[in-house]
Amino acid sequence: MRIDVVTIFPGYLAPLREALLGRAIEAGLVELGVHDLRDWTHDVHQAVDDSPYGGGPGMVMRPQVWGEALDAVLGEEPARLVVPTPAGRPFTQATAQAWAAEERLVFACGRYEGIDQRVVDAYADRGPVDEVSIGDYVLVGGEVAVLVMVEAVVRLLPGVLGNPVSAQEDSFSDGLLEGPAYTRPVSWRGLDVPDVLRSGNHAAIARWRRDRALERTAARRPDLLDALPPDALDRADRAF
Ligand SMILES: N#Cc1c(N)n[nH]c1-c1ccc2c(Cl)cn(Cc3cccnc3)c2c1
Repeated sequence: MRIDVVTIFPGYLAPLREALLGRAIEAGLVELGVHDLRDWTHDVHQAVDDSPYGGGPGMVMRPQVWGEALDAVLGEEPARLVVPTPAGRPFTQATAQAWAAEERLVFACGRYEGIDQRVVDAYADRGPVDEVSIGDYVLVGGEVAVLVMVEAVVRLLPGVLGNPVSAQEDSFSDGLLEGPAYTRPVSWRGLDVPDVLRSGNHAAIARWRRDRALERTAARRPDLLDALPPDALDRADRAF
């Protein structure tokens, strides 16, 4: 997979070259290009924003600069263009799994009050464009959202995670939150590891973990339970 990111703060994306993602890049599992939007300005001030038509607070990012940058970065190769925005569709684990199958992702990281809408509209004729949000809170720009989305996608690529089973057993991958996890010591500050996890009874352990996941999901994210397909819960689950 090739990932390109266009931003006025390239340094914000430096964490993508650290740790697991950095190793994936070094291993050739992912190619990453980070591009400074201001490289496509032509004025001495390298202006990327202007006042909003219709008035209102803040500034809007100019379409011309974005058009030149995305034309250059996208080139003729097909790619999914991703535009983070507070007004976007929710980015979920399902989105990450779908995007993990893409050959190329190009992220347009905006700032200010956003990017002129005509940029999204103009590129919609050239390929898939997704306006997405990582959650119901407001950030200052798209860069942090891109860090989140790139990590969620790249960790799903074959060869990136040391233990591929992990990705299958994530929270959300089966529609439920993960239950609690424990490691040594058996007793810590008077708190003990649940006996079943040390029993060696794999069926009992699996049942206990499923029950804890159902319990946690019901308590913290009942919406996920409501969204499960009818056949997702078996008789033992329903008994829980
Ligand atoms: N993804 C996501 C996401 C999220 N979950 N919160 N905030 C954002 C996000 C993404 C992109 C931009 C761009 Cl471009 C500018 N801003 C600042 C802003 C703030 C308030 C209203 N309009 C724009 C962005 C915020």
